[in-house]
Amino acid sequence: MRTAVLVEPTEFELEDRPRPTPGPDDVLVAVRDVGICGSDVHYYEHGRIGDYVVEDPLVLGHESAGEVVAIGENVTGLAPGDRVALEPGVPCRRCAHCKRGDYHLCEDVRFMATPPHDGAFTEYVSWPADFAYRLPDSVSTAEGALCEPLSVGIHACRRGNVGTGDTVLVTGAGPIGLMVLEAARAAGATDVIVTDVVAEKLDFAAERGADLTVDVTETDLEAAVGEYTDGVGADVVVEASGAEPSIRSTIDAVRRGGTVVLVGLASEAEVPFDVLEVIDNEIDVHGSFRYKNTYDAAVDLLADDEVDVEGIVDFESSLEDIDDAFRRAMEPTVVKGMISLDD
Ligand SMILES: NC(=O)c1ccc[n+]([C@@H]2O[C@H](COP(=O)([O-])OP(=O)(O)OC[C@H]3O[C@@H](n4cnc5c(N)ncnc54)[C@H](O)[C@@H]3O)[C@@H](O)[C@H]2O)c1
Ligand SMILES: C[C@@H](O)[C@H](N)C(=O)O
Repeated sequence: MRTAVLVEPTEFELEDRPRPTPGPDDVLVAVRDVGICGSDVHYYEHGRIGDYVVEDPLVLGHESAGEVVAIGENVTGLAPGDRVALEPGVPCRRCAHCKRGDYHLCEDVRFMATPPHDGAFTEYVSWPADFAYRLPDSVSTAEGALCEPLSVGIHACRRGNVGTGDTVLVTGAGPIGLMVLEAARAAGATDVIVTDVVAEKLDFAAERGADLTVDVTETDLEAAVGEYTDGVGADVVVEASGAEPSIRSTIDAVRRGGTVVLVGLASEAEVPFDVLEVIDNEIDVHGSFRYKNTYDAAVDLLADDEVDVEGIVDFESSLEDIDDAFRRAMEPTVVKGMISLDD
């Protein structure tokens, strides 16, 4: 089967690899669509993300969906011909975190495209059937693949307890920020403010329904949010840029008693944070790491047309042109590239 393998930073090779055989609890999936995530691009460019280092050739891609072509002997509920979205992180199911239900915090998780685990830029993936979610006819495999970043958005909104009538500030209008925008709306937020430093990204967020956009290179965020909320501040701030100034600004833009959810990964682990403001204003600060139990919700939201994910896709490409696709994905105004495989 054709497989795009990252052999060196900035160098893919298209290899012919043997098709996997599904285990008793697995489904074999013919991959149809795989999104290019910022983390894929980071591994492509730098060969590492923090402590995760690409030491051996690696298959990238963890936003994937396709068609079931074979099932293991224990699998019920899925059959060849079903189209599925694949949740990319499979936990150990036995550790303390898994047992208390926080399977996304499992330290032995096998997460696609995180070294040393291969991802989905390939023709076939064998995957545990309970991490494969059937797509109704109305949901495309491209949408199925984008259940992954949508899941990051849903989990962040759950962490922030976003509710009906809330004003949510989303900092960063990349794919994650835009998925937070979708998830916040679906959770009942009536006002969503989006920031960025790139005008095109803000225009796009406005087209996608942001009520207010703020270019933080030109406008003071605290003042803009204050004006919009009659001096109260946002109920929930979801930080989705990873930029240090943006992380620090969350505390100034949230209302007293509000919630800050940190999703964006700062390039430095330590970011100065005004803890006296956090205490004095009783601000809840939550980390948000990947997601748990979001795929069913993501598929339902798509089936009910409650969210739009395909609209963030700028271009589609093929496994053969993956180098070119990654170079395009690095352009600052591009939001999302997809690799599509023929059926
Ligand atoms: N916690 C998690 O589970 C999780 C999951 C996926 C991604 N992430 C992280 O979330 C962040 C966003 O992911 P993405 O794929 O959308 O990244 P991205 O780089 O495509 O988007 C980030 C956006 O932030 C904007 N930005 C830069 N500086 C800013 C500033 N000072 N204020 C406001 N916006 C600013 C950029 O212009 C860009 O549009 C990244 O840090 C990524 O690593 C975290
Ligand atoms: C969650 C996923 O989208 C992210 N890129 C990660 O590897 O953690």
